[in-house]
Amino acid sequence: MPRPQALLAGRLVVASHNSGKVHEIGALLAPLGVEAVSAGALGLPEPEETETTFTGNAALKSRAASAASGLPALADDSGLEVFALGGDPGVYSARWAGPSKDFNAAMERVWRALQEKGTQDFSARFVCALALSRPDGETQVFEGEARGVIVWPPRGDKGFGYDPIFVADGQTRTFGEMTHDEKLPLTHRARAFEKLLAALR
Ligand SMILES: O=P(O)(O)OP(=O)(O)OP(=O)(O)OC[C@H]1O[C@@H](n2cnc3c(O)ncnc32)[C@H](O)[C@@H]1O
Ligand SMILES: [Mg+2]
Repeated sequence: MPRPQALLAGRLVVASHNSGKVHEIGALLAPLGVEAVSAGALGLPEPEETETTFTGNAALKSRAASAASGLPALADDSGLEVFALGGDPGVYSARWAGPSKDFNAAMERVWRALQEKGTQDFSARFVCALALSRPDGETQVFEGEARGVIVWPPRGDKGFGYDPIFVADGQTRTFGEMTHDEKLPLTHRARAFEKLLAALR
């Protein structure tokens, strides 16, 4: 059996169709000398996310991409959990934006739901599950989180998704106001990636 770190030595599929994620994962992989190619660039289909957990959906996406390409694949399933909303939108974070991927509407829906609760608890976290699969289906999954609060109105036009309404603990600016280099080390994604690297070492 090849040693696990061999999976990160050559060509690797980044099994995501979200350009914001592909950019961030590409930056995490760059220092390793990995040749990362996105699922979109390979023309791979976007599998239906039928699981109810981040880890389940990440594994489903990495397995599908690895099987279809014959290459190791790294998938990311992530989302925003708002505590006062019982963890919503959670694994449905992408679906709250609808087929047109309207994140202004999704952010408004989060804020409206908080107003309807009448709560002052704006605590939230981003969660990221990273799954690494080999073409034979063997898969490892690692999870990271970034804790913070929801703010309104949205601020900043950088990043993607829910970034303009999320301020990470210890920060004053939203992820949407930060550059890629400022945001990345604070993310759920970078923390999941640290665990993956530690496990492969
Ligand atoms: O499944 P893939 O193809 O990777 O792309 P996706 O956008 O559908 O990704 P998910 O199914 O994992 O849905 C996660 C959603 O959560 C949001 N999200 C995840 N990480 C985020 C981050 O770092 N900043 C802002 N929003 C984020 C973002 O809007 C995503 O669309
Ligand atoms: Mg998705």
